[in-house]
Order: sequence, then C-alpha cells, then structure tokens
Amino acid sequence: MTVSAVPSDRHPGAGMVISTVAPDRRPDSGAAISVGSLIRPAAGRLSLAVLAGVGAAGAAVALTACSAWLISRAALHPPVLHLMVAIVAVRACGLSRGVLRYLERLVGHDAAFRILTDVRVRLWTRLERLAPAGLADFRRADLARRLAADVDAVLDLITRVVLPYAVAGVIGLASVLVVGVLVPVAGLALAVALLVVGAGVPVLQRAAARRADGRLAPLRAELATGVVDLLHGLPDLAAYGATRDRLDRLAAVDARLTDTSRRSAATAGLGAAVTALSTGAAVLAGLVAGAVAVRSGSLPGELLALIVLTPLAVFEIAAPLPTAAQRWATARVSLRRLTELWQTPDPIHDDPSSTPTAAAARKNDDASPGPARGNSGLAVPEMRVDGVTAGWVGGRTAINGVDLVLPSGGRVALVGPSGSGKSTVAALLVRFLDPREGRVTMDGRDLREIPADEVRRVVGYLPEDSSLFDTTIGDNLRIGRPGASDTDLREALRQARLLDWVETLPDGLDTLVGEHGMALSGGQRRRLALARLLLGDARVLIFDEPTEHLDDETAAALTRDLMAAAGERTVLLITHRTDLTGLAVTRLR
Ligand SMILES: Nc1ncnc2c1ncn2[C@@H]1O[C@H](COP(=O)(O)OP(=O)(O)OP(=O)(O)O)[C@@H](O)[C@H]1O
Repeated sequence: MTVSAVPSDRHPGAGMVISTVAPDRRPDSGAAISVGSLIRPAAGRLSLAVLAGVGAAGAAVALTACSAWLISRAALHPPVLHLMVAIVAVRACGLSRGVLRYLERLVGHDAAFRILTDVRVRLWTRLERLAPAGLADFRRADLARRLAADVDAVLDLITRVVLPYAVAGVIGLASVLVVGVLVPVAGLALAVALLVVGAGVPVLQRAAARRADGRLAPLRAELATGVVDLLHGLPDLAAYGATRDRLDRLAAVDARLTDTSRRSAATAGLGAAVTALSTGAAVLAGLVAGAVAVRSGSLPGELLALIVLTPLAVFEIAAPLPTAAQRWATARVSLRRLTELWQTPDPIHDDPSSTPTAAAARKNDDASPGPARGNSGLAVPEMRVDGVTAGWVGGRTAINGVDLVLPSGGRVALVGPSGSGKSTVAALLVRFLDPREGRVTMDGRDLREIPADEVRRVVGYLPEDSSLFDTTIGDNLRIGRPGASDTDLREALRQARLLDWVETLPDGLDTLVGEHGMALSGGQRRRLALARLLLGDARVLIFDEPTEHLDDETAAALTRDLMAAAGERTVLLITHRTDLTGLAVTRLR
C-alpha cells in the first residue's frame, strides 16, 4: 500500500486526508507482450471462434466430399433412398457453413477487439506513468505509430494469423486422416502439400524477403517521423533553403520502404504460386493413387471423386496461410515495438516502504496540525528540495545537489542560466521525475511515498509550452477540472484576466482556439493555460517561464496577475526576468 495526500472530499479545500492505494492499481510492466499474454484475457471467446471456424471449414470440405460422392453414386442409378443420407448431409453442410462462418467472424472479431481494448488500456496506462520523462527516448511520430499501427497489428494477429492457422491445422489434419484411411498415398500427398503451404512457403518467403516484412513497420515509423519533423520545421527549413535536402532524405526513406514493400509483395506472389502448385500436385497425386486403388479393388469407384476433390476444398482453407505467415512476421515486429514501450523503465518509483501504518500515523483530519492553512482554510503544504541530484535520459545529470524551499503560501523565484536545470526542478516537484540522490518533500514527507497523480493534484504546473487542444475554450478549461460549471470557468477566466475578452466573443466559451491555440495571441494562450491551472485544486503553483516571448509590458502585467490569482497558494516562478520584486530568489548555476 502507498500513502497519499489528497484534498478531502468532505471538506473541499479545507484539509488533507491520507488515502491508501492498493499496489495493483499501479500499472505493471516487465514481461514482454507475447501472443500468449495477449490471448489470455479472451481465451474462451477465441476458442469458441476457432470451434465455429473449424465447423465452417469442416462443413465446406464435407460439402465437397459428400457432393462428389453423391454425384458419382447417383450416376450408377441406385434407389433414391440409398442417397437420402448424403442428400441431407449436403443440405446440412451447405446451410451450416454460412451460419458457422458468420459466428466465427462475429466471435473472433469480438475476441480480437476485446484483446485490442485490453492492450490499448494497458499501454495508455503505461504511457501515463512514463510521460514525460520516461518517453524522452521516443520520437513523437514513432510513438504515435506504435500506439496506432502497431496496436492495430494485434487485431491482424488474432483474426488473420491465429484463427486461420488454428482452423487450417484442425481441418488439414482431419482431411489427411480421412483421405489417408481410404487411400494412404493420397493422404500422404495431401499432408506433404499442406506442410509445404503452411510451413514451407513461409520459410521460403522469409528467405526471399530477407526479413523485408519485419522492416516494414520501422521504415513506416521512420517515414512518419520524417514527415512530421518536416511539417514542424517547414518555416525554418524554407528560411534556410534546406527544404530540398530534407525532402531528399525523406525520398530516400520512401524508396527503401517502396523497395521493401515490393519485395514483400513479390514473396506474397511467390507464396500464392507455390500454393497453387501444391494444390495441383495434391489433386493429381489423389487422382493417380485413387485410380490405382479403384483398379486394385481397394476403393469403391464412387469414392474416387471424393479423393480427388477433397484436396481442392482443403486448399481453399489453407490458401491464406502464406499471407498469414507474412502478417505474423510484421506483427512480431509490432509486438517487439510495443514491448519496448511497455518495458521502458519507470522515471518514478513509488516507495514500497510506505505502509497503512504510516498512513494512519499521518492521518490528518481537522484535529491534527497538518499542513499550514491560509485565511480561507486552504491547506497549503511546504515543499522542500534537499540536496537533489537528478537527470532525464540515461546517466546524464541535469541538476546536482540542488536545495530549494517553498514555504507554505510563499513566493519564490527560481533563476539561472539556460540549461541549469530550472525545469528539471519543476519536474521533480510534480513527480515527473524522482531524484537520484536527495529528497523532495511535501510537509516533510518524501514525494516517493505519495502516488504521482495525488502529488499533481496538490502541485500544479504551468509548463513553458503549455498545450492547448484544437477545441473550444470551455473544453480546454475543463481539462483542469472535468465537470466544472460555466460559472466556475468564468471565475477562473476572471482570475486569469481573460473574462472580459471571452465575453466579447460571439461564441463565448464555445469559441474554438485552433490547432495548438493558434487562433489566440501568445498572451491569451498563456492566460487560458493559467485559467485551466487555477480551475484545478492545486495549492502549490509552478509557473515555468510564463512570460517568455511576451513584450515587457504584457510580461509585467501577466506576472502581476499570476501572483494575484494565486492568492494564498504557494508560487514558484521560474523566470529569466530581472525584476524579481517581492520574490525570494533561489539561483541555479
Ligand atoms: N524532457 C526532457 N527530456 C530529456 N532531457 C531533458 C528534458 N528536459 C530537460 N532536459 C535536460 O536537462 C537539462 C536541464 O534542462 P532544463 O530544461 O531543466 O534547464 P532550464 O534551466 O529550465 O533551461 P531553460 O532556461 O533553457 O528552459 C538539459 O541538459 C536538458 O537537455
């Protein structure tokens, strides 16, 4: 169990309660994402789909076999009653085939979508845990491909690899047994041809494609990353006349992708050709061996058609196997890419030593001293950074032995040259990162004892590049507090000194802000992000260079408004500004 400090629901804004968090709420990581681990949550449904698929494919093969026997037998003009069982069997197989096929598709896709949902939820939970520090090694477009295309490959894996192989395996074996009992040589020929299609062709394809299928996903990700980079940096590239060079590099990746796709398509064609040849060989072998058996009297003549035509029906079911094997090669790479994301080390580690006893010991209702309170009764914790060393990627150190005190309700400025680690300190205070050495504490408690989402409820962070989403002002604000009323939104806008402007807009809170808030001015974007932060319940506010890129007058006005809006909450202002009147200053070197 971990101990968490959260604002009390009973006394909103008036106190802190300690909640306990079950360890199983923490997203797990570690084991690789394998086919087995994917299938497990929907194993029952998937078995049902395989059963329905086997039924449908069995009905198709039986339909061909019964029809072949029926036509041959009918040619001998027996009493019609002798044909009744076969006639009924043909009708039953014809009708059940469609129904069972429908059932297989329905249940199979239902299972696949359940598995997909499970994977998506697990990955997004993991992503939430990793962001932002744990994702520093991933490029955004690549990450987007992992979360979209690579996750979609899981759907392919279930419906186009696992199901066809399972069904073809069962039906192939049953057909080989039936044909083999009647004419052993024909059974053997069918078995060999099926092995060639199901196993030999994929091996051949793999050799011919030289792992081209496995290279498709990384190459597509590389192309997507290049395109996104190009679009983002287009104005700069155009200004430096470097667009051509970038386009050439993209064209080179595109050429590699086209070449790989072509090789992959060529091997698919090769697979189809070998499958057709194998089918023909099995039919021919059946015909010769069957004819010999009929002549020697070991096989009734009317069964010859069954021996010859059954392989045709079986190969209709086995024909998708080479494509399935190719998809498996692609899906395996996608699973590896998802596993890389899944196994990315946590940037933060909850302290396992925090116990319910610790929670009980610290339980602070209104009677306990608890954190300091302002005039309104708002519990505002004191935060300290004591001798902290920390870094983002690999072993690189971003800050070394940093100390900082944020007294309850205090106003502190964190200044220092660019790259000295100011934003890293902010990241530590909101638990995007944990220290490698030293401690970050809230009212004396190590932040590692408090789940990250609970820390972020108490400590609000306005990053340098706050994101606005391409939706309305109201929707952007409600990210700060889902379910907030329009009155709450207006109050937050008023505190951020944006209400007067919003009231002049014809659509008011429903005004669209454009992609990344491009329809607003720089100052309006910052104020809107500030209003969103104020709407939440945070008692410690961290403003990371909120006035960057603003003119002096606007910057001074915004800083004044930030301080006024913060009220009795603690403020940490990360800034390059020189006017630090009224702020306790901590300097990084
Ligand atoms: N999200 C991140 N991922 C990886 N490394 C990072 C990240 N943020 C910061 N760093 C690294 O940490 C070091 C300190 O950067 P930081 O942004 O904390 O400095 P800063 O003082 O805030 O700089 P500035 O004033 O330019 O914003 C730098 O070497 C930087 O490369």
